Amino acid sequence: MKKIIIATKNKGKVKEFRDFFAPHHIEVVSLLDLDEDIPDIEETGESFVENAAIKAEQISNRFQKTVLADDSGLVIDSLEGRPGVYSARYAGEPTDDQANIDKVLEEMKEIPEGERGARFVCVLAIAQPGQEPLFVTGYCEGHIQTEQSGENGFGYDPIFVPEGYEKTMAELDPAEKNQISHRKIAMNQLEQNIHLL
Ligand SMILES: O=c1[nH]c(=O)c2ncn([C@@H]3O[C@H](COP(=O)(O)OP(=O)(O)OP(=O)(O)O)[C@@H](O)[C@H]3O)c2[nH]1
Ligand SMILES: [Mg+2]
Repeated sequence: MKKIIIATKNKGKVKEFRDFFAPHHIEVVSLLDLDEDIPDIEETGESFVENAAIKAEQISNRFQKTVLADDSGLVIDSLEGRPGVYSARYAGEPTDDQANIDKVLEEMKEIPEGERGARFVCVLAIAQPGQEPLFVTGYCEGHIQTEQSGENGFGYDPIFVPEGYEKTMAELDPAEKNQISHRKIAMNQLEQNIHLL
């Protein structure tokens, strides 16, 4: 079976990419699946695009193979776009999804219903040896609930209610999340370039 390296150590992303690539008969190999231990990549960029490029190019250079990377996060209007590119490490390092959720809920405790708009953003970068990287972006609009609920997904899913729904991303069935998520919307645009992988 054809294989694609995805430059991520996030198990939640890996699971979603496995579901996306399965119908194309492409096997997903993440940085957690390699025999050698890959040091954490420093995400020094100021945008999702910059960080996706850093991750994809570093791993592509190292293995001289085509590599896909995902840089994603939650952008909250009333927090002037935070946590944004700092989504994974919003409450500090080592990263802790529950601490990140607690921090967002605390910062938003005075924000009334109707002003709690937010979106998930996902930038995918494909890096190929000796070529400029290619980017696609996906968005998922919604709002931040005042309390967390649901066990599925990862990250901020327990507090994010997608537009048109009355439950959080973490209360949706994984297959349902994978039809509407920022990552799926980005993947849809990648499909035209799937032959590159
Ligand atoms: O509720 C969520 N549902 C999602 O679908 C989702 N996608 C991203 N995020 C958040 O944004 C960070 C990404 O940061 P990020 O792109 O740097 O990834 P990461 O550091 O977790 O792994 P890696 O891919 O860099 O190895 C993640 O950790 C999460 O907090 C999500 N939260
Ligand atoms: Mg990261």
